[in-house]
Amino acid sequence: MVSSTARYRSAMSWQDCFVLGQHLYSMNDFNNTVPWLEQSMRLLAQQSYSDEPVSLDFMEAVIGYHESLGDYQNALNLINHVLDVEPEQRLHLLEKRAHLEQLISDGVKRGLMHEVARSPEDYHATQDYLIYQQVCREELMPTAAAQRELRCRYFSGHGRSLNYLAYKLEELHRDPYIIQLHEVIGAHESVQLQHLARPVLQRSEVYSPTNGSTAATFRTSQGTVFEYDEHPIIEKLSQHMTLISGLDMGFAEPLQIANYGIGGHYEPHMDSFPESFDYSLQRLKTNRIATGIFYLSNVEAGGATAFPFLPLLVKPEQGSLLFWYNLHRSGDADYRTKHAGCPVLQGSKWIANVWIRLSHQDHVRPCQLQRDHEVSLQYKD
Ligand SMILES: O=C(O)CCC(=O)C(=O)O
Ligand SMILES: [Fe+2]
Repeated sequence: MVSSTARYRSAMSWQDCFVLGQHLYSMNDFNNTVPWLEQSMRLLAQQSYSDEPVSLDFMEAVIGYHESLGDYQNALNLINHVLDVEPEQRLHLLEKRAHLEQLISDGVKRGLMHEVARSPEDYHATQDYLIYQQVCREELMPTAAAQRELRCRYFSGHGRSLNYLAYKLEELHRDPYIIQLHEVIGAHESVQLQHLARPVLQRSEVYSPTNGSTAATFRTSQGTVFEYDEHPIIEKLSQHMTLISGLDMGFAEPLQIANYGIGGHYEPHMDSFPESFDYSLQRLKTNRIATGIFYLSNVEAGGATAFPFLPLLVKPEQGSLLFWYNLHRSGDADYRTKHAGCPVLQGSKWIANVWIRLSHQDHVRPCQLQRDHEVSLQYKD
């Protein structure tokens, strides 16, 4: 039951990889565009180049992307192929071919975007990023010994509700403690939440020490926020969180609903704020003790939540809730809980994020007098 290791059923075609790259390009996520276009070209080179007119049209469309990312050689290869097959019909490509040949012979082979993607201080070249990718691809996973101690059980919640509500609780990790509760909300409610959010979605932003909130290429999704009393279904999410975590939802941020399209992702990050964080402009003045993610959709391929250091991968399962603590009992950040939303490869991903702050939560998680954060310090950036 724990993290099924089923692989994606069919391999991606060169066109699939291209469309993914194209989508990332349209979101200005050039660092991630480049590898997908490169993979697209590798796959294309492995099969015999097609001579069907629709494929040639597609290749023509692809040429512009390689050119704008500075990959003139691949753009030229494609032009040459298209011209070989249909020299008469594609005369308009001759001028572009001459231009590309000129650029290449001038030695301008690497465009700005390639330089950016390969620069040594780039996060994408780090070991951290490599591990994240390996976890997303299921090349790295928890050991059998770590999985053996995990349990599934029914859990009646922290409340004293008269209705006996048994949650299906699955432990995904012991320390830090990460659990997934299955079938918390129904498919109908999940879809209703998507409908509530869809008309008001905006490009998601991230916290930046210099600019406050800002759009970033490492978070390509759309989102919106709701107060918990705005709608009965949203209120219900809050009640589930209370029962499951025992935490006081009076100290939760508004619910955030997010949608990731093809290629959408959120690179590894901590949900807790850094020690230097300035709370003065915030309504809630303490750190994020816990995170809950309600999965509002399944995802056909990709889009899992990855914890690179654990190394755990949680597949979106509509109606389930993923829950973990971001802080040690001392209130210090638990750096082992760094996590990410892997790229969506097929389908669309919907989640609702719950972030609960540390204030007034001692009844559930009494703080420790001794600091207990040493275990996670080695994972700090
Ligand atoms: O998309 C995911 O699976 C993770 C989202 C996340 O970590 C966040 O929004 O903070
Ligand atoms: Fe997060």
